[in-house]
Amino acid sequence: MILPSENTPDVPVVEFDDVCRNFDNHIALSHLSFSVKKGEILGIIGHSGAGKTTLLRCLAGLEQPDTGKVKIEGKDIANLPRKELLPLRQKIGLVFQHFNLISNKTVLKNVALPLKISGMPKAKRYQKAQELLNLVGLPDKANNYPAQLSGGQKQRVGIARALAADPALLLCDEATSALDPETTRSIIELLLQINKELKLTIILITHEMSVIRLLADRVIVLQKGQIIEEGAVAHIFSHPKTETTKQLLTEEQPSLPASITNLLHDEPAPNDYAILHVIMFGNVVRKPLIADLQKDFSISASLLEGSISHIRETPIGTSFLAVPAKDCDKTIHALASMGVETVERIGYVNL
Ligand SMILES: Nc1ncnc2c1ncn2[C@@H]1O[C@H](COP(=O)(O)OP(=O)(O)OP(=O)(O)O)[C@@H](O)[C@H]1O
Repeated sequence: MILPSENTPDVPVVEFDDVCRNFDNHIALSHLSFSVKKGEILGIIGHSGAGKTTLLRCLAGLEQPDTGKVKIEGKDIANLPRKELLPLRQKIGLVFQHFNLISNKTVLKNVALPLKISGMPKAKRYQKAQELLNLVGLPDKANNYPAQLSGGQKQRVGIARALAADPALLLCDEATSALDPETTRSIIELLLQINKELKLTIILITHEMSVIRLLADRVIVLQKGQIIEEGAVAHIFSHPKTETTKQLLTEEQPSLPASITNLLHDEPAPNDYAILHVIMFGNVVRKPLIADLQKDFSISASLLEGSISHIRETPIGTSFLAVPAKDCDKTIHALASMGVETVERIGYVNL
């Protein structure tokens, strides 16, 4: 049987307490503190060299912090006797970008391998491995070899293997980066299903912001081994504060064409238009806002740029509107009365 993880809900599954790790002159992690609750899905993002891999390696016990504590279910992994360290390591399932399956072993044996290492008898471990293959949607691939599977199927096997020892925590290191968008989507759905069914805590590192958007509850932005932004994905992605987060999100969010941004100025001239950056969440995204502005407030607004994305099931609309400068304040109030979350005037332009 596959068991949901069973730690006490009050103790964080993961806790970093003032962790530092240097390599020669490079700071990889600098006074890093955060915690992850049971059942939470945390995304970690940051530019290359920000410390993401070092963070994961410290968590997986593959790297020791120079100072500070890394706790799994309340236990500091650096100071445990070997006898207690092994069972604690088994509480962490690892999912890799390139699957890391053993090519000359069948799918069933790959999944059963962690159970073999932990000493489970053969019949029992094969039964459990088959249950895991059923869970990840590959009930009939037990006797295939990795080379006979597609990338998405290989990653499903990788996930089944990571779940074999009933982990409390799944660490996903760029788990979807080698997959096409459709397969990525199906792996995201599988991870969400596992998170729900097994109440499994998941930490994922990825450079794909779309994966964070669809999968994570919370996100941490790392820079030079420190947290520079942290919060609910919906909040951080719609109100990024730091340049780093804005850069990481650039490809995700619509922006004004340079032909307009180059003309923006701070004070309105006669016949200018105000440019408004409008962010909305939930059902308001589907309202005919431009038509309503005209009908109910006699404001003529033009859409310059816009897109709708989703954070989990919640739609988020981001757009840039141009309205006559004299109607700017009136438009901001009108949009607020329609339930629009954020309206920011970013300047004036003579269109
Ligand atoms: N084994 C090591 N020896 C020397 N320096 C290292 C080592 N591992 C990491 N570093 C340095 O520590 C810093 C953080 O590296 P890390 O690999 O954790 O970043 P990252 O965010 O995972 O980057 P990437 O996205 O490129 O994988 C970098 O400056 C890196 O050069």
